[in-house]
Amino acid sequence: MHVSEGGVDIEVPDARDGASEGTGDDVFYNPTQELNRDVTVAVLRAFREREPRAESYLDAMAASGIRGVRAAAEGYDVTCADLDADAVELAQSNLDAAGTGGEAVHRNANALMYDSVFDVVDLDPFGTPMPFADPAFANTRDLVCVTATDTAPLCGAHQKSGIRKYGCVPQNTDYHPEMGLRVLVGAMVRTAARYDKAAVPILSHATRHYARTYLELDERATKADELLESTGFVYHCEDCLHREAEYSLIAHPPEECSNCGSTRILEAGPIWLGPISDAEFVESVRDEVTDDFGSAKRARRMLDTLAVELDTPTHFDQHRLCKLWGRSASKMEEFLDAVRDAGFDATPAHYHGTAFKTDATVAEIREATAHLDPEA
Ligand SMILES: C[S@@+](CC[C@H](N)C(=O)[O-])C[C@H]1O[C@@H](n2cnc3c(N)ncnc32)[C@H](O)[C@@H]1O
Repeated sequence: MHVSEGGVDIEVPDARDGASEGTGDDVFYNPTQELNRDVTVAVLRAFREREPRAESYLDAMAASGIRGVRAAAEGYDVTCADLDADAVELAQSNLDAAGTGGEAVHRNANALMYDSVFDVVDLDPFGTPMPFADPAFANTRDLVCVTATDTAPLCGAHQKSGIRKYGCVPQNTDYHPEMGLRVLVGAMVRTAARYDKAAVPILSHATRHYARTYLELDERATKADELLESTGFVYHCEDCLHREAEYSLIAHPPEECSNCGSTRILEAGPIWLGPISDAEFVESVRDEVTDDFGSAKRARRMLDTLAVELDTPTHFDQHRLCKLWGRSASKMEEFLDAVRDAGFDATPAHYHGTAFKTDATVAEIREATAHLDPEA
């Protein structure tokens, strides 16, 4: 079947609508990841402005080669790798048909990444990227792009699996997309630090199906030390949804919630507590989204939100709060204006329409918005 994405034409076996995991024998192609790939192309365009020496791009888990072909169309010197011989054949024929240059190789991505140095490496596996993280950070020069589709382990819904994969304790909270991203980024930062490198997240986003982060590499060990200072713990009250962050590699959980006195405190960490994106870079990526992207409208909306999203390590969900307080929900802008009018910062969060970030505590949000439903 023929697919056209971002002005690039490729052949794929069939489009399995809604597929998010590899099932069956066909070479994998997931149409629902188009936004992920569109943003990747915009990142590759913006990144070259930031780091002009970036030329080589490894599509480490290529499948049909759609990412590699799209990167090659942007002028990158592309290698597509896959363990599956049928995928390699298809990726090579897609590269050839596009006339962009580029080579598909039948290699285990881990062996290839240890053998060769690439400027940009893109990890897009089934499930967790952790089995590929070490060679990616050991050898890549400039940028590592990472998708994780194992959202249940990442956000703590499958906690034991999350602990095994990511070497930290994730917790299932009302801010699970944020938890997932911060578990993922934390694990990437720690992996890079093993090689005395700093992996700085310059753009990260999450949806129901996956988390995606772009990490710029800095070879200074002192910078890696600095980044580790932005990892730590979140303490979450299961009763009133109050949360606190502690920047430390050693946890000192409170015995009780400082807001409601409950002892039902969840402890998550060590996770990434610093910024998940660089606002200036996000804006430059947004400017690189072009109308030929199938997801142009959604990508621009998401990047606009991300560019101004606060750096707080957790987000709130207005509906969850209002349900807890026995109130009816308000329009999002009205709700956020009330929080701002009380002197706090508040921005929508890109995860979904009722998610927001603020520097106000749960008690301060409650007080600031009480007048919106005086009956409650
Ligand atoms: C989710 S698919 C990649 C999708 C593709 N990047 C896209 O955007 O459509 C994962 C691919 O990784 C390949 N794979 C799994 N383990 C691998 C390994 N160790 N080295 C290289 N490829 C691998 C699988 O054969 C599969 O084609």
